[in-house]
Amino acid sequence: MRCLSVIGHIYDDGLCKGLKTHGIFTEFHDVENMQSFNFNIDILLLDLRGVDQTDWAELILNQLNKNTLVLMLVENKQLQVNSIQMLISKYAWDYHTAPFEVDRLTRILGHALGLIRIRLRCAAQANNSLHFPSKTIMCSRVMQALSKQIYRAAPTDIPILIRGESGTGKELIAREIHQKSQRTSGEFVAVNCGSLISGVVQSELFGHEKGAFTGAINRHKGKISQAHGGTLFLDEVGDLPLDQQVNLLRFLQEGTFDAVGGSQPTSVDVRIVAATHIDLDAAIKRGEFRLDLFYRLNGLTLELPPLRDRKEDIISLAEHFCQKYAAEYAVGGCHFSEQAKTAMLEHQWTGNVRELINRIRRAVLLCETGIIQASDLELENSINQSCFARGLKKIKDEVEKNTLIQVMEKHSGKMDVVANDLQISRATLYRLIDKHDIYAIDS
Ligand SMILES: Nc1ncnc2c1ncn2[C@@H]1O[C@H](COP(=O)(O)OP(=O)(O)OP(=O)(O)O)[C@@H](O)[C@H]1O
Repeated sequence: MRCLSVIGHIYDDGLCKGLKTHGIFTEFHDVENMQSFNFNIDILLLDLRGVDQTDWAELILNQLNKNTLVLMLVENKQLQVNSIQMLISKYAWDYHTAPFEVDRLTRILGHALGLIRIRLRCAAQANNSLHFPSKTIMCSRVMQALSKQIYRAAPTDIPILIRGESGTGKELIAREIHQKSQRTSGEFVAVNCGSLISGVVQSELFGHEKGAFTGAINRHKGKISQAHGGTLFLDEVGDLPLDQQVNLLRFLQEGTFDAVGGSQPTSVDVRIVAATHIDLDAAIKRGEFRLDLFYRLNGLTLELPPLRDRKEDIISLAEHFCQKYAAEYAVGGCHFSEQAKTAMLEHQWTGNVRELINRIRRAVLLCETGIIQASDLELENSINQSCFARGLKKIKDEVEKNTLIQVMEKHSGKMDVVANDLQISRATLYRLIDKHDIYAIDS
């Protein structure tokens, strides 16, 4: 810990030496000589023993940072003095009565220090999560091509249908389209057509007039009106009930709609982006989705491939989210072992990017060493299953390299200790370092 500031009238050698035996170094400041004192401190030990007048103490306390934890040292009899009581109640985080016991005092200071650490960590988390830039990762060739399509189509008003499995980033892409369009002064309004309750779909989308039905005590602006001048994102459009599809189609054809209970058609200017994870062609064949609506929505189709089919994105996404959560949880540097990377590349990612985010967030939080292993991601099985496909020599090499890196990190690069731990000679160790192209400094 840094130096603990002690303010008092008389330097107490016993107090300072006693705390030093517990690893707490003190810096004494005489109340008569406070000109150079830095009031921006975390913890202050204010020694009030033998004091009657408290004006000076209040002056000092008022200049402290409002987060400083103040611990007051008083004598038992001072607890009966009004001005001391007032100081304690107004400014103290805790107090300690003389005769001072170093163990007890150290415990109180330990709690104060713990509290400061928690505060700092929470402040860092809030700060980091606010400032960590969100990014759309599109490294793979297929996503690069998609990015070009978005770039071209976004500034137009062409309706876009985004298809892809759940968690592939359909909503993220819809937001990108809105951001790159001419409509950013309007709102991006997302409607999940799959979660609309059947009785209120029409009122949710088109709004209703006051008194239109029992319970309609106020006029309600529907999602379509909210998106006026902006983008309406119809998520899971394939789940829209068939009877509502016709109302949506009418709006797309005519650009006007009737609010529930309304007498005048309303016209709005919205750009439509829709998304679906179901196979719309099959739904059309089954008679569950209207072909004419499909044509209206499908000015351009963007196909988002599942993550397992664009492996080049996996490590970039993983590293991005690893940094994001390491910053958010203030856990310091974090990276993946080679084995974890292999496991991620082999995994099937049925939940796509959303699954990847969940695994990484949990691993960053729970990993104690700063190196995320396949087991931290709960992906050991992916490694085992991929073994058959990779061949014994490659697996042996990977294990050898990962073990070397881990043991070298464990012993901070002290080669004698590393060789000893691995039960190999120093010469063999250097040969393996060379073979696996590991960057090493002998310390
Ligand atoms: N390429 C990407 N770069 C960065 N983050 C991504 C990317 N793709 C998806 N994500 C993130 O993955 C999560 C899931 O994405 P999103 O909600 O857009 O998927 P979805 O396909 O709309 O899912 P669902 O069909 O279940 O609604 C979000 O947190 C999103 O920000």
